[in-house]
Amino acid sequence: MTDHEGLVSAYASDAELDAEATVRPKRLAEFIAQHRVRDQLDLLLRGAMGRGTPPDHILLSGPPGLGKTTLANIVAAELGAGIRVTSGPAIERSGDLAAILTSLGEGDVLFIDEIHRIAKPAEELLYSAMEDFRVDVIVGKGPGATAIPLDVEPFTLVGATTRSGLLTGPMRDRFGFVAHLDFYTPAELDVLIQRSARILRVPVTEDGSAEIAGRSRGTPRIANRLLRRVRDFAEVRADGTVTLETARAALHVYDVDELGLDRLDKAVLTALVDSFRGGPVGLSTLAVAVGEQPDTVEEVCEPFLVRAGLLARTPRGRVATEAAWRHLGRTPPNGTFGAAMPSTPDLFSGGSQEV
Ligand SMILES: Nc1ncnc2c1ncn2[C@@H]1O[C@H](COP(=O)(O)OP(=O)(O)OP(=O)(O)O)[C@@H](O)[C@H]1O
Repeated sequence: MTDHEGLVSAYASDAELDAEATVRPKRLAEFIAQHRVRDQLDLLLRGAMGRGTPPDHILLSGPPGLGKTTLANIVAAELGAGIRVTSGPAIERSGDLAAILTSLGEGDVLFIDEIHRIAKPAEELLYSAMEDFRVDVIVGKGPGATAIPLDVEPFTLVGATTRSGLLTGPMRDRFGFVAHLDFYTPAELDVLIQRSARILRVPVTEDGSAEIAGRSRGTPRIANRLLRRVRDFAEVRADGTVTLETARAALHVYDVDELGLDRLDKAVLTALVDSFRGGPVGLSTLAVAVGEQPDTVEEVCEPFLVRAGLLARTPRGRVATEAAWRHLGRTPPNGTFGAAMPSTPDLFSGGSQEV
């Protein structure tokens, strides 16, 4: 996975996680939107609490920054349980995982982020822990190796993944509850921004909040980040209130346009349109043209550009759609790919795409 430091990246740096903690909802009732997932989780948790048993294991999938970590913490809070947090890449050896599992208290939640990246031997150990609350720890090597069975307290695994397609079948089958998080609509992000602004004590007007929401690429993490940047601008260059004008002026300074595209997104589209007449062009050629690594272009820029109806991936290469030409203020040539697409892309009608 590629990390990207940009203002509209859906990934967070470690430093940013601290800023996020302030506005992170603690209970299900505070979690905005995703009504279906919220309702289903509510039933699952209440049912289990009523029976006095831990709920089924929970798999949360969806692109980064939509609230998977937040929901994992909410599950523990609603259950009144402890939570242990780790991630697939952090569990290199099955012994690491055995140590975590055997230290869990009864009813605890174990949150494994990026669970699709867990090493194979650890994954197999997890199967028996999930199913029978038991792990076999192998001691020694070769013919003299022995398996020591260890009990694990009943627990609930919450797994999060941005790539549910990479999960193995046996792994997926062991989750009793699977939820997919979708991108948020601008109206939902508007509510979220107003909530964050209240917590951060930032005065924000309705149109100021709506302006930020429309540029946040359907992602709460980006919405909260843009709010923090616009707050800086409003405090330094205006009277501290986030208004339509301060939001527009601040996001102009930070190079985030009205669709939420940043400098790199626009460089990719501009190169496609101006240097390659709209394509098709291969990924590596396009990446060289904008001075970036191919995987940054592919994993950071393209998912949103595709979802926004501005770029298409075809077997012959990347192609700018008619909407892309228009967004850049250019007249599209006849026969442009996607000529039938709306000239104002509808970002939120197609559900989410995994990145
Ligand atoms: N539904 C929501 N209501 C309010 N705030 C939200 C919601 N979803 C996410 N957020 C906020 O957005 C930020 C990012 O959320 P979170 O860390 O849970 O995302 P994630 O899906 O786990 O991302 P990653 O895959 O990168 O770990 C947090 O500050 C969180 O508080």
